[in-house]
Amino acid sequence: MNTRKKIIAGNWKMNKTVSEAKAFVHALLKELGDYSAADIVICPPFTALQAVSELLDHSSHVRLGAQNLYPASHGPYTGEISPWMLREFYCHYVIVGHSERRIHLGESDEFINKKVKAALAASLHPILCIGEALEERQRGIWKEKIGSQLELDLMAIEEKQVVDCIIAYEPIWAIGTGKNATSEQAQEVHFFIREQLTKLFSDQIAQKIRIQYGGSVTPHNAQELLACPDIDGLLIGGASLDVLSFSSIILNKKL
Ligand SMILES: O=C(CO)COP(=O)(O)O
Repeated sequence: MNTRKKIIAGNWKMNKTVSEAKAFVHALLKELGDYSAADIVICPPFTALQAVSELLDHSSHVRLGAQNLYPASHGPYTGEISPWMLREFYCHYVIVGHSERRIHLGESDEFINKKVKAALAASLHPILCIGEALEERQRGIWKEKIGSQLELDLMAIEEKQVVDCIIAYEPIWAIGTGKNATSEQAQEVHFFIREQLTKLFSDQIAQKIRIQYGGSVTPHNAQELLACPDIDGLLIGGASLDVLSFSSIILNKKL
């Protein structure tokens, strides 16, 4: 039995207006009551961070996360948001390296490494997303892909800092497809990720880092995934947009 506290995060992606976000948070806090068995994180779009932050009142069990940052403190980067701007809203977490940004916006491992470092320097916990494409799984090269992402995205980060990272294994073929990785497939990859973290850092560090699974998580498959020894939490897209489905995953309640 490990001592890693589970962490369940909702990535809202480009969904919810400010008023929708407020209604969601009101209802979620009511559903969760004083629940504290796992760390809960919600990652709204930038436009709703302030409103959600005020409702969470930074004493709540539910923490705030952002979906992205730019790796500089300020400057001529039109349309970008710095780590310090996120800190102002009491963000604790920030998603980095999501496959949607790698694919649609061409983010490289080198750039993602800068973002991980910038987040850590601002005392934000990066949720670093990694994962293979369908074609890479079919060709049997998922270990090469994930191994290389881990090595490049965590390059030159010190042991004492890397423990503040959360790794999210999100197979690209499972995101938004309704076809989740089975608990056996996910556990196999999570075990591999922990082995790689041992090689890159140390066993002691690897045992501390939490590894989430993401990709078509629903109230029906969440508990089986969470029961795996190396799955320390979930990063949930679609099913985090609805209070009942998100809270039933957290509270392990039947819908
Ligand atoms: O990309 C994801 C979370 O970051 C997963 O999205 P879905 O849960 O909608 O498949």
